[in-house]
Amino acid sequence: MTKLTPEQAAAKVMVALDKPDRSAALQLAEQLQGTGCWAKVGMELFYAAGQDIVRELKARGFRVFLDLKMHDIPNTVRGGARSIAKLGVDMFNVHAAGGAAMMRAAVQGVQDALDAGETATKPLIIGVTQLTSTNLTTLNEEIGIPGTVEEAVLRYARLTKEAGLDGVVASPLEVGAIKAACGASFLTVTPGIRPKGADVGDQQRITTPSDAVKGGTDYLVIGRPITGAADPAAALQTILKEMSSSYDDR
Ligand SMILES: O=c1ccn([C@@H]2O[C@H](COP(=O)(O)O)[C@@H](O)[C@H]2O)c(=O)[nH]1
Repeated sequence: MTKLTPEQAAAKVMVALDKPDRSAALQLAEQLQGTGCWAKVGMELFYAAGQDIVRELKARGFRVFLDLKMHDIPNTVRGGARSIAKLGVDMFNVHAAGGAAMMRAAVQGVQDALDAGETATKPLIIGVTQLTSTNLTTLNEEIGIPGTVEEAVLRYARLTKEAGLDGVVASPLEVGAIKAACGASFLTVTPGIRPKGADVGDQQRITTPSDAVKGGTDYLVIGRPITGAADPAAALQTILKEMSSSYDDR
């Protein structure tokens, strides 16, 4: 059982900069700068602002998780991973549903960039299991995958590990089962974080920041509870305080 210092808590938080353009994202980043949290760049911001936003966030001292969730044939993912690696991000992801060959291709793409001297940074590569916006009905009746959500998540997590990736995106509710199946050092990156009383929005499999810490997650991905607050910096500090007063119960 360990208790987090505020610095350790901040290093576990990835703020989702889901903003429509560079200036809105940098305005938000300015309020978070120096806290030690990560910046997560997803589709909305990357498609609007391009590669430069990653460079600008890196220049401001943020570790960057590029959350583009690649899902394509292995050859395309290999090339995509090489391009992402050149950017110098700290973490990126692919959909585990793309299969083991596709995930291995992502690993190879990073290796291509390293071998060619295009980057000195080896990013962590993470497999997305089952989106936190989905529930049992989506899984069974829409996507057509039988069994429980946890079973599906664990199948994806094991496959991700076998393919040589560093960890998975999953709900904080599934962290204990993932660690038991894949080992303590296999990383868990968990969206679906909602402080008590916060608007749940489109998320389905959620916990509070303190329950996520208690469950042993490595990284808490948090968007709207911070970015939608009147004072995002204060919202982050409240979450960090909650995290550092909780114990990791593993
Ligand atoms: O399963 C997943 C995978 C990624 N996300 C991303 O995390 C953030 C969550 O934002 P909130 O505003 O806190 O809901 C967002 O950028 C998603 O694209 C996820 O939610 N679930």
